[in-house]
Amino acid sequence: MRPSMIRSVQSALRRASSSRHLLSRAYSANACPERKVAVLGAAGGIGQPLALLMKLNPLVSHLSLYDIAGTPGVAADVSHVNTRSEVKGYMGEDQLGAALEGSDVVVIPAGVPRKPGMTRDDLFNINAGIVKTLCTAIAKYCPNALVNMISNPVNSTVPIAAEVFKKAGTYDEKKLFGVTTLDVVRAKTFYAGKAKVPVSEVDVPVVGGHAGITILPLFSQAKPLGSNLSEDDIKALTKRTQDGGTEVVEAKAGKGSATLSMAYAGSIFADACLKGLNGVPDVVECSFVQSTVTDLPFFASKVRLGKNGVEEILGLGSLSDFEKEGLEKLKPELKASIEKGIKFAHGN
Ligand SMILES: NC(=O)C1=CN([C@@H]2O[C@H](COP(=O)(O)OP(=O)(O)OC[C@H]3O[C@@H](n4cnc5c(N)ncnc54)[C@H](O)[C@@H]3O)[C@@H](O)[C@H]2O)C=CC1
Ligand SMILES: O=C([O-])CC(=O)C(=O)O
Repeated sequence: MRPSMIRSVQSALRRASSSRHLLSRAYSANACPERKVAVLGAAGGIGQPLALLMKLNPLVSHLSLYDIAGTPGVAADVSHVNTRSEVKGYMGEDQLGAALEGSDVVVIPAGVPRKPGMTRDDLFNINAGIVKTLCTAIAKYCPNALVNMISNPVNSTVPIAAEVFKKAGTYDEKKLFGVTTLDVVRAKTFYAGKAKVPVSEVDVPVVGGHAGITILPLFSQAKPLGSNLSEDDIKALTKRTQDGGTEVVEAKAGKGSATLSMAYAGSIFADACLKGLNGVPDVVECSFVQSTVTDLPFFASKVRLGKNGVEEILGLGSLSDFEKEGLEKLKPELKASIEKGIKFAHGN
């Protein structure tokens, strides 16, 4: 290697090590408030990689891992990672209260996943009961926590959670979120590939709900502009985003649904919630929340996160004719899924 090349490699290494130092100082335990994050369903396909990603998050001081089975092993494993948070595992319903107590954010990936040929709604019968039990405990042990609902069908489990909290007298619509971040992650990835733009720079809002046609990516608002996309390109990107979950379910051929990409998406959303709680300005993510953006009581759109959860629900912006049509088409299905959740919560 020539001396000039050696010098430039040495200076690059010096820069990297000093920025690592700055990063660790910026995120040192002293600089960040204590924050407890609980993951319910932590031993599952999503739960395990999500537990790892939350362990890597310097905003977390206490990581609580709950499941009905398998959490001691997951907690022991993750706890050896040399990052800020203290990890504790909890197993079985008699430990649920301790798992939840003092939580700032509760992430729920508990419940059964799809197999090929199933819709998310086919999971309702099992997952509705699981979500109801967990939310009843949240109302009792950490009523002020921000709840990130991952369990499907999200279009129904979020309304179930809202009704459980209302019944317990703890409902705060600013603190309940259906996690739709994976739809955004997919829309960004697929758009970047087609428009030939750097994926790290892409922004695409995804609105509506989290199942099939209720997932409505707004590619007319995608940034940055890249290669000119035809109407057919946009239709194909929309369909692929709507069917992204099914694409994974089929590829896994009976071994579950998206877990790794979902853990990534769940960690992005939980991180946004923590930043909002910590007062970081202008934290915006799409989420399925109680909303007046349309005539439906719950709807996913861009949401600004703050110290109390939802700070502002942003409107839809201007839509293309194709997106306007998609919006009208999704409403009856989304309405029925919301009503199904509310009815379940009242009847059980
Ligand atoms: N919102 C989204 O974008 C996505 C949602 N999902 C949903 O997430 C859920 C979990 O998926 P996977 O992790 O793949 O399933 P999995 O079966 O691998 O893991 C689920 C975990 O939940 C646990 N569990 C069951 N009942 C419980 C209870 N009462 N309390 C606590 N834990 C309980 C199980 O023991 C298991 O460890 C599914 O409903 C799936 O459809 C999956 C991907 C994306
Ligand atoms: O498709 C599923 O069943 C899991 C899910 O919600 C997704 O991957 O978007």
